[in-house]
Amino acid sequence: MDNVYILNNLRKGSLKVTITPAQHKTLTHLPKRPPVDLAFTDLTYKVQEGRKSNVKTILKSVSGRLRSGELTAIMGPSGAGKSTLLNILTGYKTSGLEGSVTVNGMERNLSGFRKLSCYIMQDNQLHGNLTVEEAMAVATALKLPSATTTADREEVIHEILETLGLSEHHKTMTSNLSGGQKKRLSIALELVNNPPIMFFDEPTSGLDSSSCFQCISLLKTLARGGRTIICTIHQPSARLFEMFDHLYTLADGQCVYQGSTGRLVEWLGSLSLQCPSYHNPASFIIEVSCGEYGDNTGKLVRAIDNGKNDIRNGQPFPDSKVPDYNNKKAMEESLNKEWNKNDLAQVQEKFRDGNNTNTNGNGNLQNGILQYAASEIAKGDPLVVQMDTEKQDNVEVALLGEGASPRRYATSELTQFWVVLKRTLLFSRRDWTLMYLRLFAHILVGFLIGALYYDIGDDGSKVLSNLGFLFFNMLFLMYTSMTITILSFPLEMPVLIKEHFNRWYSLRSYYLAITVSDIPFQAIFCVIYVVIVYLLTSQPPVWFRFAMFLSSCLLISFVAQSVGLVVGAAMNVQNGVFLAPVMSVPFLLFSGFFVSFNAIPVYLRWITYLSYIRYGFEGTALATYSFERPKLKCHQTYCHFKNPETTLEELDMLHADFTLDIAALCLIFLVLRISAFLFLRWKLKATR
Ligand SMILES: Nc1ncnc2c1ncn2[C@@H]1O[C@H](COP(=O)(O)OP(=O)(O)OP(=O)(O)O)[C@@H](O)[C@H]1O
Repeated sequence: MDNVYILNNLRKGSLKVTITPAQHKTLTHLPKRPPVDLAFTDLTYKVQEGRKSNVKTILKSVSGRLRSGELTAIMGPSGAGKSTLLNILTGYKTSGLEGSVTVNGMERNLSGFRKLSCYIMQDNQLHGNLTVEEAMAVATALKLPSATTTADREEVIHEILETLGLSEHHKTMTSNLSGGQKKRLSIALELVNNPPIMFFDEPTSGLDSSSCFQCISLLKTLARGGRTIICTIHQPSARLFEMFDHLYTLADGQCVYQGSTGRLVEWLGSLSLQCPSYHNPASFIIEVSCGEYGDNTGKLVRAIDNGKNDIRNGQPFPDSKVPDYNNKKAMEESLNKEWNKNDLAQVQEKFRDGNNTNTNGNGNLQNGILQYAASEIAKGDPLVVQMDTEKQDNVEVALLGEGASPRRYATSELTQFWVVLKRTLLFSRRDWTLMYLRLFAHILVGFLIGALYYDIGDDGSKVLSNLGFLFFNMLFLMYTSMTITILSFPLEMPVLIKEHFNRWYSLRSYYLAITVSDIPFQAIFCVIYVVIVYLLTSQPPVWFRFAMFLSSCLLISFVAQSVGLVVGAAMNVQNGVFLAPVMSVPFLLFSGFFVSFNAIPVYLRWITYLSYIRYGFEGTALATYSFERPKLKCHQTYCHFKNPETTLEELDMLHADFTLDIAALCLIFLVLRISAFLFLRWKLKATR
């Protein structure tokens, strides 16, 4: 089929074809993307430290250019500003910035740019409770347009997993993958929509030397497919260093080298900085940047014009000036010059995907990748398909210009909601703590309370104990639903930050999905608990009273869960587990159980209106003693609370309105859910 297509187009003259080796595998099902060159000019980044007047300049007017089809390393001593530069280039950091960032010579439109790029952060940020295949299915469901057929999605998953050497592990839980496999899965997930620019923050951190080599080989292969691959890296070995096409080195927020990795030693030599024989050039440039050979930073920054010069293969040093990116004509001339003169193969590869692997017939795909990368690095061929220039331009305009699709995400918010909901339900089912421990706790505590307060509900002499039981219900339901959310939700944050930044879904659909996902489980646990305690403690066996009792308990657990969401969204686990219970104390004190409403000083009574525990407690008390309940049994000579009205009078609840309690709980629930969303939105912005 592909051959027919290629031959037809060859006859039409729009395609240029060469024969490709039969064993090469190509990611045929990925959407075609344009090549993207990224440039930045006079980039300065400042942060305010401590007092407002104390401004720290982290990047000092640096410039540079990162080309498609190249694997670029951003290197430099610790604290030089590598991560900061990467965060700016990805669009992760946007404030405190001066200078310009251009994409193919046009000022970067951040919204459009983020559709073309992905940022793979250092710590992988994967959900451990999914298999590789499931994680890929979620990525394709969210990142490919809804119109994509199931067969096409499966083909994309199959191709990517095979190319990245993960197909053998498709049923493995993500948490059980090795470090290198996790890294490859992170790449696989983002590769689904074939972004032409991929950023990696220290992709080799935590990997052994063999995995490092595999990882960089993979990045090299991705770059050979026409993508712009940019990664920060700490001092790579000489073997790894050679695999990078382009090096961008920072020292103290300034550029000390930009250009081909192969010409680094020669360039430093021309500046009287001789790299000792058998010395790793990557280590040497870091040592020079750190000042181990004297203070050369100023000299290097001037020589490279703080990133405006670019040391390219086959070009004399002084002529390798980077053009003015704000000048479109100069930019076009430069592109034509370089494309014609330098690396035609790279340009011709821009519109094909070159993720070819040699499967060796044994399915040894990792070796296939390595062999392919090695042969590609050595040969720089083969050419497969070259689109005509007019088409290239159209694609670029469509993707990068103002006329780009206004849709931020590949799928509708409803689809995002549905996919995230299904994923969260799957996690919940597999999470032992979240599910089984919680279920066990509700059943165990239910029976314990049932045994402790056994058969007291209809006993006029044990009304005070029964009120204690009602209050304990509130306490138990509040803490169980609140703490589980405080403990689990912040752990989701890093994945949320990554996936939301990489445009998998909107915060709104994510939030709605996680909000809805836990409600059924919480409801089931609450019902199980209430049924056990209600029956064992012999509360009135009347359906409407049970329904009122249950609805108060359900609402309390939903409200407490919302408190957990607010706390979980606003702070980390350590602060949350301390602060949430402490903050709940006033609500417990003003619940009406310890002090009746009339006994509370007037200036403190407003707290009772905020206390959701009070509404829940009042709801269960009314369900138990109100609505003309007949007198209780009395097995003693005198039972003060034999008449339920006396109990309500004692609690100042004689004129309380059950509907009002339910309405107040619903209102508090809504306010808390909205607040949690706002906190989450703020947190996502604040982390940048
Ligand atoms: N928000 C901030 N406030 C104050 N200083 C900051 C802030 N962000 C970064 N810095 C400082 O800017 C400098 C560069 O930080 P950056 O994380 O970019 O360095 P790096 O080169 O990635 O270092 P490493 O290799 O150790 O990760 C460091 O000195 C860091 O302390």
